[in-house]
Amino acid sequence: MANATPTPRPVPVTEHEKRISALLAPSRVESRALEDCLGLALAEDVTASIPLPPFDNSAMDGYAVRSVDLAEAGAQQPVTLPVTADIPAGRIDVPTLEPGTAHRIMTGSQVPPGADATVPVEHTDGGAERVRVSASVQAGAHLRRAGEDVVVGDTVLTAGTTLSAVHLGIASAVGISQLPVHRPPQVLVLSTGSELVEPGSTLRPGQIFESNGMMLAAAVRQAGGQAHLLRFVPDDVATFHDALAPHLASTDLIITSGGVSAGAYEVVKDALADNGVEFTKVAMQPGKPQGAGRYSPERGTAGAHGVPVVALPGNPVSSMVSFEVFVRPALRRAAGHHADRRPVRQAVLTERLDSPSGKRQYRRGRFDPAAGTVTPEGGPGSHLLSAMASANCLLDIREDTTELPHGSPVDVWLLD
Ligand SMILES: Nc1nc2c(c(=O)[nH]1)N[C@H]1C(S)=C(S)[C@@H](COP(=O)(O)OP(=O)(O)OC[C@H]3O[C@@H](n4cnc5c(N)ncnc54)[C@H](O)[C@@H]3O)O[C@H]1N2
Ligand code: MOO
Repeated sequence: MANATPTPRPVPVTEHEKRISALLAPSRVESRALEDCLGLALAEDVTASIPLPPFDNSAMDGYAVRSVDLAEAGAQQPVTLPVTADIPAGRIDVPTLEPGTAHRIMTGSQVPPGADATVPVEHTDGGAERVRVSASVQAGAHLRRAGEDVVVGDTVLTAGTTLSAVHLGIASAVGISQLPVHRPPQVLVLSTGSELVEPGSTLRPGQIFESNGMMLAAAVRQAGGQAHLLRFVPDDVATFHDALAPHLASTDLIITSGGVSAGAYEVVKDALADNGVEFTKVAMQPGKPQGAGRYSPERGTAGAHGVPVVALPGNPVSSMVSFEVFVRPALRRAAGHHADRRPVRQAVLTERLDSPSGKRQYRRGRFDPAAGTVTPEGGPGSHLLSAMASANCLLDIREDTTELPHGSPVDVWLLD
């Protein structure tokens, strides 16, 4: 027994996280039409080259006036003014408003030189040639001044922003039709396992429907990557390499699930261990067996130039939790998003929980934002996918915690 190889200590979550983060380089920046930018990360700050509003305009449909002309107006004492111009929105040749006159004006129309207020149509008789006004108006009333929202040179969007509908709105409003964005990383998602069959087909004894591939590919898309799914790669090393070959040149990251633990048929491990991918145990539950590295089709050519690989464990909850902990943040950063982490809240536990000593445990739970509480969904078992589907958060229980009494504070990660 003197020469028995010691079992390597499981690596801490934080160390494996760094390893995976280091695998992914920032993705390429390209210019895209706004309609193709939703959900992508902006690569550079956007500054306004025009003010918003671009010109003084009316906030109401009504009449542009000089407020002094209506100083005496009231319900009992209406004032009548000749209407000398009509200014629909978009009119560019707006004439000056002469004293003692009114221009009919629409919301968003340019305020004529000389006018200092709009009287809403509701305070008038709505006349087209002469208008009877039954209320006075303050100077500046119902006007929107140029530059009230944005002045020239303002930064309207910052690099790293995940572009939402309103971001595309403000970019359009300042006249931009294309934006510099990070190209979504191209991710190949692979599932292996002879027991896996296509959902929709008939299960035979010993078979299960493939679910990890579908789930991980969707999670990649939600995180801002572009996923390509290879769902039924046979449990055979040569076939596995052949399946990867046509995708290597166009892939920024390969994610596999299953085939990484200690069994006799661990095709992922068998195919990748000599080709640049290191398999380790991580001090976490679920998600103990993990692989990471750079794949190269030539055996023994581990190194800097292979395609990044993250090999996740096959149990569905282990796969998904490992994706959340290791892959999602790295993928978000590579795709240029400043928001790379799930929002974290502290919640009060509604029941008692145990946690294995020395392991970071991620239990699934339901966070109640109104009550500030969290209730575990299902037990710790990494096959309990339905419980995870009912959850809206992960409970993050530290390595040195072995017991959390009812009422304890616990960090929760809010999921989509
Ligand atoms: N002797 C040991 N056995 C196991 C250990 C260990 O340390 N020693 N670790 C356990 C832990 S923890 C995990 S997690 C799993 C990881 O196993 P693999 O990554 O090798 O995954 P498989 O054995 O291929 O599958 C595990 C489980 O997940 C199901 N699976 C796999 N792929 C899919 C898929 N695409 N869709 C749906 N379900 C999938 C598979 O049928 C198995 O039930 O190992 C433990 N064992
Ligand atoms: O550690 Mo495995 O990932 O739980 O079931």
